[in-house]
Amino acid sequence: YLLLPNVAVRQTEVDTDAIHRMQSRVRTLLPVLTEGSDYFSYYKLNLYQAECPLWENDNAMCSSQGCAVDTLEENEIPNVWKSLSDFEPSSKKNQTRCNWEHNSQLDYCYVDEVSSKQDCVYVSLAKNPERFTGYSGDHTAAIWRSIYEQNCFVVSDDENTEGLKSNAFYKSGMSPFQLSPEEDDVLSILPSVACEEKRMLNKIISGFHASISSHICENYYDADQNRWTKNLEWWLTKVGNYPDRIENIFFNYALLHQALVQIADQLEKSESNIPLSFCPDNQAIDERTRNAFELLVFYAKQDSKVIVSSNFFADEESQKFKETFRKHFRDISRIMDCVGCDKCRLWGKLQITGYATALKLLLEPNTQLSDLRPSEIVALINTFDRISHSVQSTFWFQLRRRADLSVKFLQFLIALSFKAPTREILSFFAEQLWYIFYAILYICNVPRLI
Ligand SMILES: Cc1cc2nc3c(=O)[nH]c(=O)nc-3n(C[C@H](O)[C@H](O)[C@H](O)COP(=O)(O)OP(=O)(O)OC[C@H]3O[C@@H](n4cnc5c(N)ncnc54)[C@H](O)[C@@H]3O)c2cc1C
Repeated sequence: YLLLPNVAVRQTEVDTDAIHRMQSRVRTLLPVLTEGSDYFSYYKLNLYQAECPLWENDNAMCSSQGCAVDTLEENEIPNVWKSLSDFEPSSKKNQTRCNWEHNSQLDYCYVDEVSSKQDCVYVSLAKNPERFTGYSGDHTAAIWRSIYEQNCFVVSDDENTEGLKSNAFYKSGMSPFQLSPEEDDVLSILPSVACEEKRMLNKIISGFHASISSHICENYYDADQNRWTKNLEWWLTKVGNYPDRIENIFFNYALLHQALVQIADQLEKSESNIPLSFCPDNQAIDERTRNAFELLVFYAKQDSKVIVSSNFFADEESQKFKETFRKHFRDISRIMDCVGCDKCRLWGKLQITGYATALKLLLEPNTQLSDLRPSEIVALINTFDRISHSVQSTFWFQLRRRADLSVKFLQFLIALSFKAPTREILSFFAEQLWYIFYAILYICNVPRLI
């Protein structure tokens, strides 16, 4: 499957051609925003003080150098971020703490208030890139497990199956995120409705996980060689050998792309075209950033239907389930505070906020661009940049794998032509059997026929 010539992923739900087109348009544009503009290349968040809802007194902090985050000193904070509080909705002004706050019933995550004065730190995203940090082991396993087991859904095709509640934690009362009796009812009454929506949540989380894994493998620190490199073997074990994980990366790309289309629609409709201000103090910078931002959403608009079936929460039954869906996503956003590696926590929080912002735009039809907090917009664009990198690395790793296979096959042919002793040829053949099998399939173009 991974060797499909010219076909990178099997997709049914998203328009992969549209994604390829979008990729070719935006690969050079995205860095203009995420690296070249102060608005999009910095972030303010509660990185160190937020409480983890999963366990108390957790001191399992990653001590690896790679986990450290360089935060900004007061004099390093870009002007635009100093004045960002001006854009906060007026009800949010005078807020002093930087807690995860559930500001609106429509939010799909808890958002750190950028207008707050305490607890939050400023970071340069460009100077703290997401990459391999060495954070792993029981702690990461427990976090991923709690995300999947407590917050993803078991979706069954069997309509009679009971108990589509997400997992045993809820049932046993062990979850820190208890469902209210009403939500409990919704899940018991509606075991077989909103399956598409439940699948969507699972896909987003799996795609988010696969995307993080891709970045780790693309920027992997090889301690033996003392250099940063790409790690194909690791990518295969974490992502490449699982077609569904690759699909989910593409699904997330499509979801974020669709949110950009939504923004493009709103910009088109808005008379002044300026619900956003990217640098009020400096007109030139403001204009440059806005041009790049508008070009990005304009490109997205050129392929405006990337998710083939995007009619989520359309019927009345599934509408009832929406609040539960939103709650699950919010709970996942809180789990990000349990991540024991500062840099991983930074990017985990940012990307979950990015997906939550996309969901708010797509699933809450009344959400206006002007309703979004700056941190949500910044998170959305940076998350899109991250997933764009993941798509890019999927192709790179797949190509690399094909090239490796070709080299192995060539080695085999050379061994044959040099008439190596029969025993050696046979043992070589046995070792490489798997690769040779794929090479033959490839030559015969069998995967395409399948
Ligand atoms: C929010 C967060 C952010 C992180 N950021 C970083 C980072 O920036 N840099 C860094 O080096 N490490 C980061 N980590 C750690 C990293 O994700 C891995 O946990 C770590 O590399 C150990 O990997 P692993 O191979 O043991 O499996 P893990 O990636 O920890 O996966 C655990 C299990 O989940 C399942 N699984 C894996 N991928 C998927 C998927 N896509 N869909 C469904 N199931 C899946 C598998 O059964 C797997 O065994 C982060 C962890 C978290 C929780």
